[in-house]
Amino acid sequence: MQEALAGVVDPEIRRPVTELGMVDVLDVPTDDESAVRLELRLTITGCPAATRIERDTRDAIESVLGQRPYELVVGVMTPEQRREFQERVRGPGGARTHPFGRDSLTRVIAVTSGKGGVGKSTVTVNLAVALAARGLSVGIVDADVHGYSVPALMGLVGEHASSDSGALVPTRVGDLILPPIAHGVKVISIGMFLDDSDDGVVAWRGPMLHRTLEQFLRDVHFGDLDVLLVDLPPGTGDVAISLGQLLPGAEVVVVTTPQPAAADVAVRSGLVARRTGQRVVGVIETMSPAIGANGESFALFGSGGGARVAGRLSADVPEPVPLLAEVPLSESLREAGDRGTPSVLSAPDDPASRALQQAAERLATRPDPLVGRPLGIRVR
Ligand SMILES: Nc1ncnc2c1ncn2[C@@H]1O[C@H](COP(=O)(O)OP(=O)(O)OP(=O)(O)O)[C@@H](O)[C@H]1O
Repeated sequence: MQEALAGVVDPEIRRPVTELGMVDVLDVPTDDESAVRLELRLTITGCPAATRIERDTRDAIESVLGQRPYELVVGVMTPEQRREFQERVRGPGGARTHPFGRDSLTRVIAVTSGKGGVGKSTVTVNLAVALAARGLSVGIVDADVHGYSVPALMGLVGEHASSDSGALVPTRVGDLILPPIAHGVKVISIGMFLDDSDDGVVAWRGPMLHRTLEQFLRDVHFGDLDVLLVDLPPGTGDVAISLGQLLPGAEVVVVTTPQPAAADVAVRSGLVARRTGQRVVGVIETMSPAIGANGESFALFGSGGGARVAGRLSADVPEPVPLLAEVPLSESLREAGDRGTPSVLSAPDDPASRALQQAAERLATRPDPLVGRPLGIRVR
């Protein structure tokens, strides 16, 4: 029975329920007529994960017992059991610092832009699902306080949503936050934490943003990630400094449109990131010229901004900053975002999707970022 139950995996934590102390066999009577009694302890009831865990547990039990009767008592953990659960998830002592410091094996890639509305979040989610589709374990922190669009772009809104922003609310066990998973990517967003008292136009000041980012990194259980993408608010202010302090090993991807006004601010955001100790690893131009059905070119925002940003960020550094991709204007990309199904998955042959795939591929296969860094030891 234990073996069958060990096959039941908590979909949010991705570990067997047996390891998480969620299930017990209470009584196996010796006569075959009497019911076997088991107990399933959930962190909370009523969430989609709870329904799935109960169904999978019943399937596992029935696969062993066949027609023999059983009774599964489904309940909620006591405070003491929740504490033990937290300990099991976090590891002994329950780490209280975030796991993405300099020695971490997770690549942290911050996505930044100078101006708002240039397509930074669209780039972030498509990179994330493209990297996840390559078999990597990927998470997103949406730290874009005013433009938290990641939940919608990943389809984490609607049916089960209960935050005021319409975004799905993550499961919490004490101060442990379990990020919802969409398209194989673990996602946490400021938009998931807004309630009645926040009308979505909170005046986020530097220290508040710093604390929120710190809390996300510390309390959200991402598990072992290969890549963590951080969707930053546009601009070159406090958040770049916070990021430098909290994630000193972060790599930075700068997103710009071809327009000179956007490109100039994008250069500044790259320079600020560099000044705070991060490494700019590439530029992605989006809303680039597109080719119409009759071969005509639409260059709504001009052309060449991405190459200009990459060129200027390459001056005075030993390693040139590459232009990773030019993502053309695409109605399909925009519609996929509106539907919550990132374009690299839902329309992989669209030229914009292909460009984003190319950017993900170049990021994933660039020279080993771990060379020269101390290896942290991680217990799996
Ligand atoms: N290449 C593109 N072609 C067509 N539409 C695009 C493209 N890139 C982004 N968009 C659209 O532009 C709008 C803004 O994109 P997005 O939200 O990704 O920008 P952002 O820079 O993250 O904005 P914010 O500053 O608000 O966070 C969205 O409606 C998105 O679908």
